[in-house]
Amino acid sequence: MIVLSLLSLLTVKTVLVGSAVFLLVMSYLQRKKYKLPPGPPQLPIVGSYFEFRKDSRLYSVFTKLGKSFSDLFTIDLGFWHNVVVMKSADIVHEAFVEKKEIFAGRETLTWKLKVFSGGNRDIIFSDYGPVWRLQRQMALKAFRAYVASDKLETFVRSSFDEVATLIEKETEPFDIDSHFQLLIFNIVCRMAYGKSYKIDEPEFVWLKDTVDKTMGTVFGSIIPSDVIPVLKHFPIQSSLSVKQLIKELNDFQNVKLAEHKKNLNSGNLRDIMDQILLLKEEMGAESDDNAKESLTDTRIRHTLLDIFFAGTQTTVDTLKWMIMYIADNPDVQTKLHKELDALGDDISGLRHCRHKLPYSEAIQREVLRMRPPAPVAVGHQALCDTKLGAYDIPKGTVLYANIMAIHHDPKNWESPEVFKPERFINNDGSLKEVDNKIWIPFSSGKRKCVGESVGRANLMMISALFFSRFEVSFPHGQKPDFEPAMAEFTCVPKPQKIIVKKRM
Ligand code: HEM
Repeated sequence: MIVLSLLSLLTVKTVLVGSAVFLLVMSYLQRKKYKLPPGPPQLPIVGSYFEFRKDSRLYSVFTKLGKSFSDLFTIDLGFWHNVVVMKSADIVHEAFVEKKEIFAGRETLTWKLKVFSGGNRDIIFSDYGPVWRLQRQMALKAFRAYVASDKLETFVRSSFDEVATLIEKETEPFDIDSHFQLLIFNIVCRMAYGKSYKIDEPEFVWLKDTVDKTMGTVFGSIIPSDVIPVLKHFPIQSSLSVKQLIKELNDFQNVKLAEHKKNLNSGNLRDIMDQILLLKEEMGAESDDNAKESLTDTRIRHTLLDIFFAGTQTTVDTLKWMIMYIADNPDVQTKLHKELDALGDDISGLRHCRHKLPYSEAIQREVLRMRPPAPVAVGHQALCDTKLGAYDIPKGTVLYANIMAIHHDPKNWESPEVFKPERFINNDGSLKEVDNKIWIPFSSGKRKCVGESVGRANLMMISALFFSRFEVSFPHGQKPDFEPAMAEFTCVPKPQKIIVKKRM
C-alpha cells in the first residue's frame, strides 16, 4: 500500500517536473525559431505572478516592468501565460490600424467568460470572423440611429432630473458613486429596452443588483473552474453562481425580447432592441447564413448584455474622475460654468454639442486621457504569424495596448501629468483636431469600442446638465486622491467625499 502511494506520488512529481521541463524546452525552441520581443527578468514558472499579487492593476505593472523597453515587450503573467505589451503609440498604431486584420482576434476565453458570452456570441469576446463582423455592424448601426434620434436626449434628461433631486438632498460631503451608478444604469435600461424605471422600482433594483453581482463574480476574481476547467462539472459555489446569474439575466432578456417582437413597429422604434429587431427583419430571406447567424436570439441577447457590462462602469468612472478633476481645478470649473451659462436655457440638441461647447469637449478629452476607464483595453490575439516593429509575433500571441502609458508618455504630451483641457483648444478657442494615434481611450482598429458614439453623447449631455446646475469642491483640508484603486482591467477612483452645491 505504502509502496503504491509512494509510487503514485513519484508519478505525480515526475509528471509535474516533466511538464515543466517540456514547457521550458518548448519556450527555448520557440525563442530560437522566432525573434520574440524581449522581456524583463522573471522567475521561472510563476513569471510576474507575484508582481500582480502586489498590484492587481495591469496597466501599472505593465508600466513598471516595461521601463527599459521602448516599444513592446513580453511578459509572463504567471504560469506560462505570456502576453506582449505595446507601450508606444507607433507600435499600437502599427498593430491595431496598419495590421488591423491580423490583430483583431480575441484571447481564448476562460470558462466563466464563455458562459458570460453565451459561448462567444457577444461582441466583446467573440472571435474575429464574418459573423462577429456583421453583429458588430448591426450594433453600430443601431447605436448611431439611436444617438441621432431624440430618444437618448429625452432619457438622459429625465434620468438626470431624478438623480439631481437626490443629489440636492445631500447636505454633507458625500461619495457621488451611487448617484452616478443609478443615473447611468437607468439611462442604459431606457436605451436598451425603452423601459422607463423609477429608481426604487423592484425590477430596476433587481436588474442592477444582478448586473453588479455578475460584474463582481465574472470580472472581479479568478474562480477555480477558470484554472481547472473540469471543475465546471462539480457543484462548486463560484461556478454555480456564474451559471445562475447568467441564466437569470438571460431569462429576463428573453421576456424583453418576446415583448419587443410582439410590439415591434417600424414607424416607432422605442429602443436599441427594436432597432436590432428591425435590422433583422430587413435582412430578409435572401440574406446569407452568416447574416442570419449574426442576429439569432442568443446573439441579440448578448449584444444587449454587452451594453450593460461595457457601457455602464466606463461611463460612471469617467464622470467620477471628471468631478474630481474639476473640483481640484477651480479655474477650469469657472470657465466651464461660463461656457454653459452662455448657452442659456438653450441646451437642446446637447448630443451634437461638441463644437458648441468646445471647452466641455476639451474637459471630456482630458479626463479620458488622464484616466482612461479601460487602461489596457481587452487582449487582442494575432491571427497568423506576423511582425511587429523589429520582432516576430507568432500566431496566437495575446497582445495588450498600454493606453494609460501612451496617454502619459512625454513624447506624446507636454507635461502629461498635469490636468490641462486647454491642450485640446486652439488659440481662437476652437477645438483642435484630435490625434487618434496618441489619444486612444476607445482603442483603435477593428476592435475599437463600438459604443463610442453613445458613451461620448452621454458624457457630454450629463456633464452639461450637471454643471449647469451644480458646482463641486473638495471638503476643506481633504486631499483628493487621484491614484486609481486596485482593479485589473478598469481605472476606478477610490471612494472619496465631495461637496456638491446647487448654483445660484
Ligand atoms: C467612456 C466610455 C467608454 C470607453 C472609454 C470605452 C472603451 C472601450 C475599449 C478601450 C474597448 C476595447 C477595445 C479593444 O479591444 O481594442 C471597448 C470595447 C467595447 N465597448 Fe466600449 N467604452 C466605453 C463605452 C461603451 C458603451 C457606452 C458601450 C455600449 C453602448 C460600449 C460597448 C463596447 C463593446 C461592445 C466593445 C467590444 C468591441 C469589439 O470587441 O468589437 N462601450 N470599449
